[in-house]
Amino acid sequence: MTYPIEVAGLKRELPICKVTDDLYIGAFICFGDAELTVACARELLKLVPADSYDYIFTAEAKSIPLIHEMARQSGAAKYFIARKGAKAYMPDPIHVEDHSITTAGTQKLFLGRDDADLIRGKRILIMDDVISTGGSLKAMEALVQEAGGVVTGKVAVLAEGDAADRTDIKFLKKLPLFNADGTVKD
Ligand SMILES: O=P(O)(O)OC[C@H]1O[C@H](OP(=O)(O)OP(=O)(O)O)[C@H](O)[C@@H]1O
Ligand SMILES: Nc1ncnc2[nH]cnc12
Repeated sequence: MTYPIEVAGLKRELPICKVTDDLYIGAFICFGDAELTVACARELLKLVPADSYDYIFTAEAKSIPLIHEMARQSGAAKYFIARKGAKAYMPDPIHVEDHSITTAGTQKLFLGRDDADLIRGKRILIMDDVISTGGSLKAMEALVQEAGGVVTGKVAVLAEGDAADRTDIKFLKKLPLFNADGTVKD
């Protein structure tokens, strides 16, 4: 089963994947799709004025090519990626807890102290490929706040389910949630 969408001028068929017995998602995977990544980055950059933020920020993994392409197109030399595990090369990392529709249990988001120091006092645009429960977004906001940055915008390619009703985010397209038989959830 797939669900057709058109986003950033491109058509894709999203595979409908099980999350729980009665909750399915249309999996939007920009990762590995160069054409879609370039087009979505271009349209995401149009959602907020370039002078409203100093840096773009996201969490690994699927949004990494997207943030890189946004930086490349906008001429930004630096961007930030929160990691889902601490690495030996991350000095004195700060972390927050993260709950996402796609992952059972709790994840953590980490940021090295070196990145946190650069974020302090800066205006941050948070970007994600999909916002669904908002758990990942909330964790990213908490991490930026902990680093001393100020979130001045939140953008996503897709707002899934109830996220489409949020007024604090900007996005390119709504995406429904699905029942087990592939029909759209009310
Ligand atoms: O609003 P939420 O319910 O938090 O869902 C949205 C998050 O879920 C996906 O990430 P995923 O957990 O699949 O991680 P990945 O990018 O590392 O694959 C997506 O990229 C968002 O970050
Ligand atoms: N539909 C979706 N596709 C990919 N990642 C997601 N994270 C939350 N919803 C998602």
